[in-house]
Amino acid sequence: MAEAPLLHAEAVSRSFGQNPVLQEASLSAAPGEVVGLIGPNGSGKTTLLRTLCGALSPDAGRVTFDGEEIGRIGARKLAQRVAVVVQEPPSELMLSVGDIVLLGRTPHLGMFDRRGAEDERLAAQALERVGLLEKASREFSGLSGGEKQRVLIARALAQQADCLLLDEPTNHLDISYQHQVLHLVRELSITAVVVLHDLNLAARYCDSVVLLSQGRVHASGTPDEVLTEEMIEPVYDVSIQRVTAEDDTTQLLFRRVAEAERER
Ligand SMILES: Nc1ncnc2c1ncn2[C@@H]1O[C@H](COP(=O)(O)OP(=O)(O)OP(=O)(O)O)[C@@H](O)[C@H]1O
Repeated sequence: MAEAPLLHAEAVSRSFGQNPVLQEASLSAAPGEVVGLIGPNGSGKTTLLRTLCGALSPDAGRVTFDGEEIGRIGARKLAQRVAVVVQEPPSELMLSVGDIVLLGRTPHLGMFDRRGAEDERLAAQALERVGLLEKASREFSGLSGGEKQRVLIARALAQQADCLLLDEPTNHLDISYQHQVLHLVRELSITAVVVLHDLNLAARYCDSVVLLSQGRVHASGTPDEVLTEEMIEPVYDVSIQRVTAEDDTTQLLFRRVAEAERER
């Protein structure tokens, strides 16, 4: 029998005004599974991610975490188990990098608890994992976009949740850090849903992929099943060619459909 999902969205629909942004979208993440959420701009990826973390209620359908309806789980308990890294880092915060990461420990503290040595150790360890320990005392707002992104990932790591929801975590990162961050997510052996635009990163680091198109799930399955010409071409209007690299990983090459057709 298949393992029960830790996080499960079942036929979730959500509209904004007259705009049906999600239509009966389903997604499951088993414990330890890394799920890539892909799709063109405006296809509903962030909206689905927001329903997965309980920030947005669906109009229809349901989201459960560990079998429990997400809206019924208290905010603190949910924050102990689910960490979210969103696209736009807060820029106006006057806090140091170390303080931002320590905020990840908040869900684990009682109302009158002060942060202790163990919290400091976990925050330092998280910063070390993203390569920014030496910047712990720097002001967060003075960092580059990529560094901010890594600090927010460190905060999520310090949170020690068992599920990570990441909205374009590789946005702003150079190629080396794109791979480093996704490698890290894999290494953590944690359940994760990751919004990605780079289909090659999805192919390389995700166990399964959900492809959204105009708010509906166009395809879901392993990267090999979903990242095919048949699935990708109608959704992105590109032609893809799959090649196997020297290290045996699948690489996708893209061309606009019009260009591909001219050469046929
Ligand atoms: N709070 C909101 N109010 C009104 N419309 C919204 C809201 N949030 C999202 N939308 C609309 O829903 C659609 C899907 O947006 P969403 O951000 O989920 O897409 P996405 O796939 O994450 O896009 P991108 O790849 O560009 O980040 C868009 O048309 C967007 O304008």
